[in-house]
Amino acid sequence: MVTTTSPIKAESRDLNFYYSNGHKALKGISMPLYEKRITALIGPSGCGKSTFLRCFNRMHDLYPGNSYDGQIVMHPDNTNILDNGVDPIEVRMRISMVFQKPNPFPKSIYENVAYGLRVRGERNKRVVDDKVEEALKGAALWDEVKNRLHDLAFNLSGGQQQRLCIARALATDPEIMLFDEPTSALDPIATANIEELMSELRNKLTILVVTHNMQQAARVSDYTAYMYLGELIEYDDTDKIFTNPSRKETEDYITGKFG
Ligand SMILES: Nc1ncnc2c1ncn2[C@@H]1O[C@H](COP(=O)(O)OP(=O)(O)OP(=O)(O)O)[C@@H](O)[C@H]1O
Repeated sequence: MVTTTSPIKAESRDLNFYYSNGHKALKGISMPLYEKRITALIGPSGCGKSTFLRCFNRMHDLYPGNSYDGQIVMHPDNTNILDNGVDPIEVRMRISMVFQKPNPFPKSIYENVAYGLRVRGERNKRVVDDKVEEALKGAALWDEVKNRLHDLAFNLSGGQQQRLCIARALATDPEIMLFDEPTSALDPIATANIEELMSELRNKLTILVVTHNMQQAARVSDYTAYMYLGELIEYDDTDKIFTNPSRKETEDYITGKFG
């Protein structure tokens, strides 16, 4: 049982997921994401971490034949975001994603951040300028790029590109941000910057992060979920998972005896 005073922002309820080839990659996962908290997903390669993360912004809908059953309910509005009547584009505005490798668009720094606002139909230059500045500040990148906003995004370093992708994700004011191994392509300094940024973002939004790095999960997250073969084996306070897990499987994984 976790210790929290935070309300639930979203929760999966008995979530199953099947890839188009029939593979059942998630088996009955029920798990909360507490508001303004960081939840880490850990587990050996192939256990379903990325599959679970991608359910939250309906990424799987981009490939025909994938199917879900169960629910992911957002609060406080109680919307099941997997419902057929819910537009995936709207879901992606509320729940944005940052990928393993920085993936800026082949556009300027400014246009990368403005992208989601343009998709939303925002035409007012002043509004877009302000939002771009706010998002770049939120991603701790503004000071480094404010004099080169119209340079190509590819001219930034890897760590800067990842912060640009975070700024792009922030520009539409998401309620939840999903991070899929966000530092695995970065050096230790850029990694520390991203971890610090995640801790700051936690003041205003809810975060779900997949990581292979156990120290990272222990450093940045409030809650940790251990998955294995598509199942949620254990979910608890991060401190509890790393010091006194309830399940032997979790202990074997975090002590490196397995996986
Ligand atoms: N497009 C796909 N079609 C069919 N099976 C898939 C597909 N993508 C992933 N899988 C399978 O689903 C399972 C879960 O994969 P997933 O990528 O979610 O694991 P993961 O825990 O994120 O692994 P890793 O840590 O290596 O990234 C694996 O058995 C994988 O082979």
